[in-house]
Amino acid sequence: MSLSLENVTLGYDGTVVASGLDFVVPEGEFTAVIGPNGCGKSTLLKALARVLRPSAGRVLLDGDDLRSLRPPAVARRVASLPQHPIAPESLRVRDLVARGRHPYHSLWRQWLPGDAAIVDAAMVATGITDLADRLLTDLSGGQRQRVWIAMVLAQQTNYVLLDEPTSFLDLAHQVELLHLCQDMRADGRTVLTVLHDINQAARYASHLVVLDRGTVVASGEPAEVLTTELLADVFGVDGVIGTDPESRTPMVTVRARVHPGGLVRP
Ligand SMILES: Nc1ncnc2c1ncn2[C@@H]1O[C@H](COP(=O)(O)OP(=O)(O)OP(=O)(O)O)[C@@H](O)[C@H]1O
Repeated sequence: MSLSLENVTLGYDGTVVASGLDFVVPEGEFTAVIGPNGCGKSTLLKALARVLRPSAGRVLLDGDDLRSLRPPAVARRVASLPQHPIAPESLRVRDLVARGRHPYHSLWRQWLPGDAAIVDAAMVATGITDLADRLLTDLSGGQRQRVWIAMVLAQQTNYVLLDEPTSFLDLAHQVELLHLCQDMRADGRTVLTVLHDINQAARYASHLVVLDRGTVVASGEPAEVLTTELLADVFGVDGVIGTDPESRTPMVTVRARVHPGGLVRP
């Protein structure tokens, strides 16, 4: 199994965000994509999810150009949750989670044996069983986010792409979501998420990819990737890298913002 970008140019209305980009999604890992605002993290995920068409180059899924595959064939292998998913009006929670099963249906077979159990399990895993009959529009931001994640789980794909999945979630649900990503990896799935919290990324993800101005500038295990130079060059901060006392993973403390003219206290 493989999902990759080959010499890809990505952008919007003639504005190039990334060009000549080669990238292979690290197979079997829980990868966190990190980088400053506007560096192209969401754009990268959109290309991998077949949402954004590259203006040059190819996105390859198991060797096939993503554009040559029908959307349900892609959706059986790649599930993605955008940064701002749009919920259809007057849809109930269980119905949205059940949409995760749509790629497996055809005109003749709309609901398969086993679908109900998969949908139930996804709702249990995300703690939304008691919300099943609620209207999506009546939920809080964090509750809604968990419903979308349940839909992605119900899709049962090898690749799971999540754009800032912890936004809107309180601390307990953030940790739960990050454990869920680790569990998906333990189940043999490949998870790629955009995360803004570097310490959460370093603690929970097995692999980090650092993006800067549309280019992958570092990739590897958190302890290899996170350096004081990287914090200064990519994130514009003067940081100290210590060790998380609990997980023994790298822990970043920011001392000041770095400006071209020198340090500025936060
Ligand atoms: N739909 C769009 N139309 C035009 N430009 C866009 C669109 N989406 C993103 N961009 C631009 O593309 C660049 C990369 O955006 P992208 O959303 O990929 O960044 P990001 O790294 O995910 O940022 P953030 O951390 O702020 O979410 C930015 O300059 C942004 O303004």
